[in-house]
Amino acid sequence: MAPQVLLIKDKMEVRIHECLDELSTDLADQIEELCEESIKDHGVFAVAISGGSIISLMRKLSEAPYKKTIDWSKWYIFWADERVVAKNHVDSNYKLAKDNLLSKLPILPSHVYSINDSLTAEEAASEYEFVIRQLVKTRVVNVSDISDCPKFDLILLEVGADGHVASLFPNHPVLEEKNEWVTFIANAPKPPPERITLTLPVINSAANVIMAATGGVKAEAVRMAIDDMDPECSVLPARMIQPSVGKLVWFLDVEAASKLTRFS
Ligand SMILES: O=C1O[C@H](COP(=O)(O)O)[C@@H](O)[C@H](O)[C@H]1O
Repeated sequence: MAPQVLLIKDKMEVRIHECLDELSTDLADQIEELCEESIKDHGVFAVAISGGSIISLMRKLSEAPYKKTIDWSKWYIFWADERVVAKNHVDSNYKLAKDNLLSKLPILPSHVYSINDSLTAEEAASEYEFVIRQLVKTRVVNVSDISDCPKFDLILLEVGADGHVASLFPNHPVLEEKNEWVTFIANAPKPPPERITLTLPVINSAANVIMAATGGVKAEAVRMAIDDMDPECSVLPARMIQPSVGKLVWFLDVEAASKLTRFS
């Protein structure tokens, strides 16, 4: 069944699905389309992924027809955030993506830029920013047209029930970070406490951002991010994701969309 599609302003689209399997197919179609556009435009597809259930929503990419039709050799993988744990730890976003998605895709291992797990949070954040800066210099990662930020071709985010995205948590000073591309926090309200994250200016400089949320537990965060005019909602991290030039598409199931007034 076709999704219900809401268009909010020119740069934001909300796609609501009754069935998770159809949501996953729609998400894979959208990613394939963005990948083709990026490769046609500048020869590569630089994607930052997150942890959480978005990895399982991306599962169709490892199935037919996508596994054969997508040009995986042009993909470069980054993380929007990582938890400061070993790469084989159950809380590692790298492990989640590797076990459930990347190990099933023919992406070149040298194109996978995971965050160093043998350093302190501060060191790993600064090393990751250095790596991204080198890739901006060689144009593997584009540069924003309006700032000096990197312009990832796509950043995929999963919204938490509290409205956090990546490791940008509500009311956390990390939301104020304007200069760094990558930063670290030591006191995340959701365990594990130490995390590394792309900052808001970098996420909002992406050419495309996809935000996903499924399940009734996320309905209130989704309402506050998309619908609510209450000024307090303007500081919700999920609502602060507003690409300056790029496009934002939400993928929701009916439960997560259930509190949106525009959704009947
Ligand atoms: O801690 C994190 O949470 C979010 C959302 O995850 P979920 O468990 O509520 O689905 C995730 O996107 C983020 O990358 C992660 O580190």
